[in-house]
Amino acid sequence: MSNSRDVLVLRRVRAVDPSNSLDAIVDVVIEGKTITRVGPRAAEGVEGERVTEISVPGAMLLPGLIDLHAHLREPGQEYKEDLVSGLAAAAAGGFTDICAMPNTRPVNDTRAITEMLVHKSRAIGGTRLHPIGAITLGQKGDTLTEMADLKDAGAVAVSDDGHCVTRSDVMRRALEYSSTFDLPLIQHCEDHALTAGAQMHEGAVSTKLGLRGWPRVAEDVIVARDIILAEYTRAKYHIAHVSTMGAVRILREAKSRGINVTAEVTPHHLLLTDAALIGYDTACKVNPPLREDEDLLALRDALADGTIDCIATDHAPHSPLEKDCELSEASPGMIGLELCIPLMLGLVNKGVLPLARMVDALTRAPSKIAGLPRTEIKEGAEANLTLVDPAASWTVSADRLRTKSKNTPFLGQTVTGKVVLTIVSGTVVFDATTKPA
Ligand SMILES: NC(=O)N[C@@H](CC(=O)O)C(=O)O
Ligand SMILES: [Zn+2]
Ligand SMILES: [Zn+2]
Repeated sequence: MSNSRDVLVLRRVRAVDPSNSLDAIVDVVIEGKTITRVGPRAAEGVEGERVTEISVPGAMLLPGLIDLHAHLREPGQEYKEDLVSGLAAAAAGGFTDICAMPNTRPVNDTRAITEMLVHKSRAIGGTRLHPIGAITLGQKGDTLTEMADLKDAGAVAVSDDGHCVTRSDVMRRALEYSSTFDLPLIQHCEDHALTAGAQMHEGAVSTKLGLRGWPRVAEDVIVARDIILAEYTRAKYHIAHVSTMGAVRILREAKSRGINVTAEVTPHHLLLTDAALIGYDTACKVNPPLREDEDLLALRDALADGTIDCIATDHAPHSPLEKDCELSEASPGMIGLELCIPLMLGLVNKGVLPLARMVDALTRAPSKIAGLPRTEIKEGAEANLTLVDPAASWTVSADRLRTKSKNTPFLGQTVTGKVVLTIVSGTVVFDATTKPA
């Protein structure tokens, strides 16, 4: 850990910050909490006892990553994850800021829980946690929470994630109420009446496996209705984990008409399809479900052209209790914080996703949606940075992950791209530069 008077020098890194039109090999000097110099020879002449120099050949420096959508399970399900392990996983994944969904036990629907999360996470330090409060009490979908209190206590958005606000009257009032406090409303788009008993995406694979399906239209009808309500109420509406080509089409049309709607996509929906369920692997059970090739391609196009604003992990840790069982008994969700960068760099390397879009979708775009301070690479900015070794290959294994849970289908796979350093407000909160890859 560096102390606030220390000087940290990152020598000859490829700094990529599209929000500042930056993609160049530079030195970056950090003094205390602040980036003081950025330039080709910025480190020249910087020496002294308190100077720490970091040089990782070929390293790429990004603005600190921001995740709009993570489940840290505290309070109530600490056997899956807690603030300490979740924030450690976030730091190891290169995230300087993460937003925590409120579907905890109890649900974060009050000032007291939001305050607890803020105070406890600050005491832990490292990656900063930004709580998301519930839209409705107990996420039951009926009675709105006291959003003024939630915001005052530190909530950056409201969501009933895990559940959809299905009642149109409640949704209308929720949009009106949240906009009064300038809180974005994040919807988990699922018409539950259409997904009862569903185990996976409804399609040829679900028919073959004899499993009940979650049709695309269960997402699309909510997205369409909500966009109509968002236009009417002029609220800030954000779609969580968009997964279907239909939702993408509706979103694109809404944006072209200037409606205030944004969306996120997860790495797993960009990489996997329902074919992954053929072995009944519970690690691949996730909400919304893994879809088909045409959805995956529509999601990739929409992310690349900016229709989908950001990448969010939907890090959803579960223990063997919820995953070492029949598919029908398994809880949906997969971990994501520590795999996001390698998986997304995989898409960049394949030419699917422009690097500048990947960076924007993990930094500026989510900060704008949640109203968080920007993370950026420029002189005078607070030093919130992520250093990545884009060439380092490693094999995903449970013992290399900081999260308490292991529920990911990527275990055993070799990926390329590794976070080597995460810096929050000038302090190194994750450091793999000295350890073997
Ligand atoms: N994504 C999931 O499959 N599960 C999430 C809930 C959610 O994001 O809807 C969870 O909390 O486990
Ligand atoms: Zn959800
Ligand atoms: Zn979620």
